[in-house]
Amino acid sequence: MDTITPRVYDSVPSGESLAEASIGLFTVYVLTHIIYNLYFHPPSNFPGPFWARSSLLWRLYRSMDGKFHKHLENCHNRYGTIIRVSPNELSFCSPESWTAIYMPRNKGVAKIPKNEFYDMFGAGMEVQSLGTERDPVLAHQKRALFSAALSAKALAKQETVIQKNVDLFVSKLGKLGSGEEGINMTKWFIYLGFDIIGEMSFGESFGCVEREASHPWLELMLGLMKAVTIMDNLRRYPFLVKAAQYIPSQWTVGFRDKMIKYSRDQTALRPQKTGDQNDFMENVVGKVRTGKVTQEEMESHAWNMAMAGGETSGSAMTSIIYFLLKTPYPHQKLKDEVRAAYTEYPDITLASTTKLAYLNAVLKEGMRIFPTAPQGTPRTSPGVTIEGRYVPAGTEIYVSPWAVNHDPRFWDEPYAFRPERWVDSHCKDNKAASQPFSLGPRACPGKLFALGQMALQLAKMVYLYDMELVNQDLDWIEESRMHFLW
Ligand code: HEM
Repeated sequence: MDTITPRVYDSVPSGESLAEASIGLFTVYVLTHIIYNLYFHPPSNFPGPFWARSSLLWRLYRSMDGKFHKHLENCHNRYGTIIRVSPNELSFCSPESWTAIYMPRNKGVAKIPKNEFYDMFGAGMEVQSLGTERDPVLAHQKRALFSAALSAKALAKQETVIQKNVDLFVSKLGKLGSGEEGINMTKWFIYLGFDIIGEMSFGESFGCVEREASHPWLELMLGLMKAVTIMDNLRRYPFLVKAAQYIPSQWTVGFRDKMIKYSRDQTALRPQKTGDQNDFMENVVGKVRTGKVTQEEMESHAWNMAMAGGETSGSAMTSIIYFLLKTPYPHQKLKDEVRAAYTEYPDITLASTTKLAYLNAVLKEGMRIFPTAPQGTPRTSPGVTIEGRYVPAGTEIYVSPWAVNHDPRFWDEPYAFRPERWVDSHCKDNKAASQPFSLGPRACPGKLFALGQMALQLAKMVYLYDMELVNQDLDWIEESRMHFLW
């Protein structure tokens, strides 16, 4: 009978060989991944830098220094209208792509939906707000809740709130800004933007202009934008999402959760306020009282409105004032227009500013040269043809506003601040390239409100004051940093 001799291995794998095997396996994984991304990934036939086409490295590296918009512009200049920013992500740069990505709709409902990016904002809420709702049908219904509050008719009623806040702001500027050292307009426009939006969304101003000081909510909001840039990178790889759990929460969702708590506390009291509030929430509050909309949904909308409308209006005005003060001819021309139009400061109303052609051209040019929302707002391709190229289903797509607003194919001297472009009928610029409020069913519903208050601020400041830049050497474009917003 044969005997079975057990085979005993005289050695187990050493730590060294295990490490070698792991490195080998990892190398094979990385190489396979790179080859897949370069040659087999659905959007692999679009151009871009090698590390953008092959991995997430280009995106991770380029999005963190606050100059992502410039890096994308450089890439578009080099590779053309469509570039691959990461394996599954395409940036577009043309007026046609604005229409192709953001306009398609069926009975008012968007055909190309928002992508997972918006979940980062909406994750702290049980019901999604108008801005974070990705389901196109639900988003359409949620927009309807605000159509009356954000209409031209409502704006006329909201004028009292805007005028009161702008007047206080303008008088503070006169008091605090007349010295040699001037006044920090970035800070003050943000104060004003948030005071107005706070009153319209939470039923109560943040009181920053009055107190001449910031409010914790503003600081949280500004901090959140940096966290968004980090999360926007991490969400693209499941293992990085796992790793994100180890990032201290105060850098990521901590900001958001504190903001949400404040919003909940503020909004909780809103249904008890009766009488004509004339704010954005009037209709929604009525529906909460009758049980048609939940308290949670109302809080979600109020938070979203405040976030979407405060920083944007403030930062738009800061850059507009900078370019105006940096460029003497448009500044003088604007002064002439405004001072000729009014005999007294109280004559300056929302309705009258809409007739100031040059002033409105200044606003448009300011938002072209320095788009308030400089980073592309992402959508998921359902499988569509854009710019004559088929974009496979599942690909992340967007227009890069900075790149398209500075593309010499569409603008003569794109880096020149020239409001004349918008009033000169002979100007050959392709103005459809600049869409500061986006387009289509998910375009900014606060556009009228934003433009109205900005026109009023600008007219009142220019009417009353002769302004100048304290630091003439300030290079706004060079020194600004962008993390989703500025
Ligand atoms: C200069 C000021 C503003 C600019 C440049 C601006 C720009 C934009 C842009 C580009 C979008 C589209 C975002 C996307 O597709 O993800 C947007 C959406 C939105 N904006 Fe504004 N905005 C401004 C002011 C306001 C104001 C004052 C409000 C509030 C009244 C507001 C409320 C919203 C909301 C709720 C959305 C989401 C709409 C949706 O998803 O259907 N915005 N805004």
